[in-house]
Amino acid sequence: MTDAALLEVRDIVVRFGGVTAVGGVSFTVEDQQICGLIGPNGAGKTTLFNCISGIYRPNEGEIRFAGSTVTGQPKHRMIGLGIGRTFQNLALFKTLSVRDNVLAGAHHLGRAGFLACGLHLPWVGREAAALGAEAQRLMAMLDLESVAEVPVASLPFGTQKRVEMARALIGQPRLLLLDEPAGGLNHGEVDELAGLLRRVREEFRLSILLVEHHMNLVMSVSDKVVALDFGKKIAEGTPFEVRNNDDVIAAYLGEAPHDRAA
Ligand SMILES: Nc1ncnc2c1ncn2[C@@H]1O[C@H](COP(=O)(O)OP(=O)(O)OP(=O)(O)O)[C@@H](O)[C@H]1O
Repeated sequence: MTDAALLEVRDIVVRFGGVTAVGGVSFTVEDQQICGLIGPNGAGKTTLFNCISGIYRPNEGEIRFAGSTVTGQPKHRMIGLGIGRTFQNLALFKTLSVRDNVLAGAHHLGRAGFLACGLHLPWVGREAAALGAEAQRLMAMLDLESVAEVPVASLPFGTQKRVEMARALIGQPRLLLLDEPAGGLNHGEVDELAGLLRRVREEFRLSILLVEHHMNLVMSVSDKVVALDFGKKIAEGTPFEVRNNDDVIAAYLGEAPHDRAA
């Protein structure tokens, strides 16, 4: 193990035609750290997230994960390397049950291909049993056991978000990217989410990079916060430092982000 951070984002630039969505951003996420990524609408958070999860290839810069360059790798490779994510607007199989959605997150872990399954080889059954047990453990942890066999489409939004998190976790990520996990949740659910994120970090010994507008949540769970505005990093530090940074305050003055003052 070297001293290098788990995730290193170096001088990333992303342009869409004439728009520079991300204009040379660098930061790191350490092993088992929770890092919040904040900024007003259009600051470049989602674009940066999409580069780290392999959806976009940056025009310039480098992304290093666990000591290796992963810039521009497709998203299935990123998942295989240990970068899991959830989406702002959910990306679940709506007609499938909670259990099947969670298991779908493990497809890259199994060794069993079509032939091995067809031949009913013994290790195929052992592998399926182990994944089934892990899905059960995750559903228990995320309070999903009572809806395990229910199609996700019929569940409340907050519950579907927990299904997405379980699906990401079964893939055994070392870094979990969460895109606005508090979006659409009520106050009670946001409080529970804060506790859940800490438990997930402890239990799975992973790092979390969190894009979030809900300032109370970001400031209460993050070890470190990175603030963007107009595609540039304007602050990086502890939640206290970033919350009191003049550039961050100025960037937010034009907006009214929820609960900022709290
Ligand atoms: N596919 C795209 N094509 C053209 N411009 C884009 C595209 N995606 C993002 N942009 C632009 O890039 C800039 C950064 O957008 P981005 O969605 O990354 O910001 P954000 O911080 O995630 O905003 P929000 O908080 O509203 O989700 C914005 O000016 C946006 O209009």
